[in-house]
Amino acid sequence: MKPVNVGICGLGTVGSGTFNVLTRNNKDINAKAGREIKITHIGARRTREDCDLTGVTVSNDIFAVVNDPNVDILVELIGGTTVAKDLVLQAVRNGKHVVTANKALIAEYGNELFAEAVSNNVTISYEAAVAGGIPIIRSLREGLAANKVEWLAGIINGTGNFILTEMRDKGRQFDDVLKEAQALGYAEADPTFDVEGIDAAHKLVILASIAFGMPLQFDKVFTEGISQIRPEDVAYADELGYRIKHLGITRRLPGKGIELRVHPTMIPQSRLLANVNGVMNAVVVKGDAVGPTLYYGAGAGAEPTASAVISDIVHVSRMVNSSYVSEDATAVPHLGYGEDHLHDYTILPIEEIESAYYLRLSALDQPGVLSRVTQIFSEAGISIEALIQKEPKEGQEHVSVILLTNRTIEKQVNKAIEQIESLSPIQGNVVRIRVESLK
Ligand SMILES: NC(=O)c1ccc[n+]([C@@H]2O[C@H](COP(=O)([O-])OP(=O)(O)OC[C@H]3O[C@@H](n4cnc5c(N)ncnc54)[C@H](O)[C@@H]3O)[C@@H](O)[C@H]2O)c1
Ligand SMILES: N[C@@H](CCO)C(=O)O
Ligand code: NA
Repeated sequence: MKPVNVGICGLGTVGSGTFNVLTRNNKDINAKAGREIKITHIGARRTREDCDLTGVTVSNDIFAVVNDPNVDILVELIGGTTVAKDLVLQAVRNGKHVVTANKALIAEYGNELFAEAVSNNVTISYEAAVAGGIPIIRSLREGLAANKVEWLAGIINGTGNFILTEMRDKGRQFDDVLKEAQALGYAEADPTFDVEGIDAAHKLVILASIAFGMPLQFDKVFTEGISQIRPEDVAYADELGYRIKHLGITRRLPGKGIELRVHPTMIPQSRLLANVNGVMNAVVVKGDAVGPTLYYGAGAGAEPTASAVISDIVHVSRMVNSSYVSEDATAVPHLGYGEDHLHDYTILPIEEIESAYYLRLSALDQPGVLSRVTQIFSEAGISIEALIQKEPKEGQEHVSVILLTNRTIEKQVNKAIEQIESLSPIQGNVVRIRVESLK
């Protein structure tokens, strides 16, 4: 049987990892794919000492790979959304299947790219785009096909989780840990994508589209990063039995719409997600039939990501080879639902989401302030679960007051916060962190 010829564009962290794992485990991988998988052509600006490219054609121009008639599967690992988009479109139009790790490309241009792939009877596979090595796309799309997904929540950025973990456990500085994440190959080319939540938003929108069967709508994701998290809130969360994690959350509120949000979140320490540390990622998916399920593994790094890239290469190799799928490369729809069955749900603006809240305010240590604050909440119909007033720090006349509210609509909390901030004994802005029980 003819081998499947693979062309790889981009020989950075993921490209080199993919080359090395495919080479190292080639015999087993071929046995699983049912045919020989050969890397025949690589597009790269420079070669690498850690990759033995003997016998492989290497081109400086990545378009030489996409226009190589002998390449069956084009693996896009250059990143970005400009050249990468042109490359993928060209591949699809040339009748090549595509494997990519590029979540920005899928989140922002997936609708267009998938449509083009379907009309060319090729497939675009993107398991590595979400949660690195965790097979979450395949689990959601195939393993959970029986379910109506109610919600999912996950730690889906390895760099961010690595930074939060190192800061909390070792008291390290933000910038210092970020530099280490970059050196380890975890961070995006522009690391603000990691720390400001954009990368997590790219991944969340992909997961949500598969979970609920809707077109990709990246511009509708509410996004807050980790750069504003303060050490005192990390410590207070601990005291209260919670941990702050940067989560992507999507939930269907029947009759209302879909929540789509990325932000620091306080979750009970007893939850498994609260104990996912370092570069590890984890996603909890709650299906109506199966109940809650949890997927855990390395969210970034050369070989964990290569694991997902190669699983896609094997998937495509089997599919094009299989007589019983009659060579229909689009048999598994890109977003799990048939292209004609995607639904335009309303994506709820952040003011309409439901959550509990941790609020920290700085108040003058004088009688009557707390009762004015609690009155504002009771008038807004928000019940308070816990209220703690900290001892004033030496030489300071303001004290920290911590409140935990019950679940409520965000706009109600916004109103209460606005009124609290306008009280004269309150100094500065109220710090707000959303709280989820993940039940
Ligand atoms: N690093 C990870 O852990 C990880 C995990 C999952 C997904 N991803 C995604 O994988 C993709 C690649 O990430 P990476 O970490 O390997 O990045 P990287 O910067 O290490 O590698 C990208 C490589 O592509 C090359 N490149 C870029 N444009 C090129 C062009 N026009 N011609 C030739 N070469 C070009 C660069 O020189 C570089 O060697 C990105 O989309 C990223 O979001 C990365
Ligand atoms: N920069 C990303 C790579 C994996 O997608 C992360 O840290 O999660
Ligand atoms: Na994955």
